Amino acid sequence: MKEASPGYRPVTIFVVVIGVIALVALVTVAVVQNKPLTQKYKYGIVLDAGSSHTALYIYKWPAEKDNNTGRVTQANETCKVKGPGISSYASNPQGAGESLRACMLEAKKFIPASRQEETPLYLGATAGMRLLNMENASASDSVFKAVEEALDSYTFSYRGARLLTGLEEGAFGWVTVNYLDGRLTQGQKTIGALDLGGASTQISFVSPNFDGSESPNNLMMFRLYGNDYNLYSHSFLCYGKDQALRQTLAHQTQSGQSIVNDPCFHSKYSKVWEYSNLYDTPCVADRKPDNSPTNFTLNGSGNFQQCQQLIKSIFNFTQCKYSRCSFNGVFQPELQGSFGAFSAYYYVLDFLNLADTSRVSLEKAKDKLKEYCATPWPELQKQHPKTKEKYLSEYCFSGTYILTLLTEGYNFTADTYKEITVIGKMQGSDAGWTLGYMLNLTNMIPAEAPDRPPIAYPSYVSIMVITGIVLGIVLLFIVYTHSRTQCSNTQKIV
Ligand SMILES: Nc1ccn([C@@H]2O[C@H](COP(=O)(O)OP(=O)(O)O)[C@@H](O)[C@H]2O)c(=O)n1
Ligand SMILES: [Ca+2]
Repeated sequence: MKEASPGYRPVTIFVVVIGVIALVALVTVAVVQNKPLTQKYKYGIVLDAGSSHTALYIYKWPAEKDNNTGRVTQANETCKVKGPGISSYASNPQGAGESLRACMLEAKKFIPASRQEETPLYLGATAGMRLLNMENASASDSVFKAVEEALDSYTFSYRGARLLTGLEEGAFGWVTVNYLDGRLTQGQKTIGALDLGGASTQISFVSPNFDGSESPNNLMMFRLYGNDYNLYSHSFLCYGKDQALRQTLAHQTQSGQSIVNDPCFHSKYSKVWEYSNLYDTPCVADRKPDNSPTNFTLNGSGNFQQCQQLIKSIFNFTQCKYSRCSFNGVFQPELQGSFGAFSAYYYVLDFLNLADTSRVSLEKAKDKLKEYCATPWPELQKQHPKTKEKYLSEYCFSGTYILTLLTEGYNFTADTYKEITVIGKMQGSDAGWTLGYMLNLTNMIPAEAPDRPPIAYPSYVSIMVITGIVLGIVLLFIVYTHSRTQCSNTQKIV
């Protein structure tokens, strides 16, 4: 007797073949889609020409997704230009251009050669150049010219060097922190931005009561990802920490004395200042006393409370033509929401271990600072042998200035102080105006929310995989039931 081989009907074979092809296709598509492609990036460079120094930032974003949301990040360790800010090169403009060389070469090494020509390069100057421009416009023009020539000589796509207005500086800092924190795409509540530089300081926040009608100069309007923002922003020129220090020194040398006992410096600290040097800035130039000696000696007395009193004297609270003011007659709406504080807020508060405002309350910060300021200078030097003397000697002043500016100047209270987060980096990018500036100039934040694909990518992959598995099970089931039928048929025949 001959055993019957199990014969499949052509229809079954067809179904199985089609099924297998579909399955292979599905799995292939899912795998290929899922495979991380060797990511291609585009780059952008911004030079922050601040009053104290210049820093170069490289940003990168996936090449295909210029307009995607929140995808631009800082690519390099910030390159710090050696030497002072470009505004210090008034008598040697060429030197300003040359000073940028080392960082520009680093950028050339960092960015793939094939991307360099399309990489936009910007330089933005802030308060140091604002002051130089006020003092000597032709000198600031020469510095800009020298810097432009230098930057234009590299392979990058040079897009200009310019002076930012205080409003822009404040507003782009606000864009940066909110972009990095992912608050812009869905129209979430934004956070305010506090930026402290050497020559100016900025405060920016959205307040529901502010539409600019009371003070149009403080209004920056943005439409980002389909949401409108009326941003309040103000930049106080001469209230960065270095110029604020000069203001306190000017206040103490009005009678042309040769010795100053300064409560913002540590006891046993002493430094000789030249009058001509101290008063060589538009922030205090018109207050230079007549008949002053060449020098004065600053002797520290290390007293936080007296230092705070001294700092208060550089704020003017007497006149305000608006419904409310911060200081110097500047309009400021009621503080709203949380704030991110960066640049020198971070450097100073981090050094003093006061940066974690959720743990260190305003009262605690004052107590700690009181103790810190009262530490004699030789002791402090022993504790911090590696910290540069200039920085170390000024932390008592800077810390006191920050607390005074926030509370007396901007009207933060013990409660609202807790709402301030001190930020160095956010998602790996430095907080500052540069990222917001580049995003704006390259149109990388669309006014309208970008169209989203009907299915988000991860859901798409999951659907493909699940469908594949179900299809496979169905196929197996068909094959199984079919072979059983065949088998029982065969038995019947037998
Ligand atoms: N590690 C650092 C770096 C800068 N700084 C200070 O941070 C400030 C930066 O100001 P900036 O150069 O951006 O000046 P602006 O043009 O923003 O006013 C300066 O007062 C520097 O001395 C600091 O305290 N610690
Ligand atoms: Ca700055």
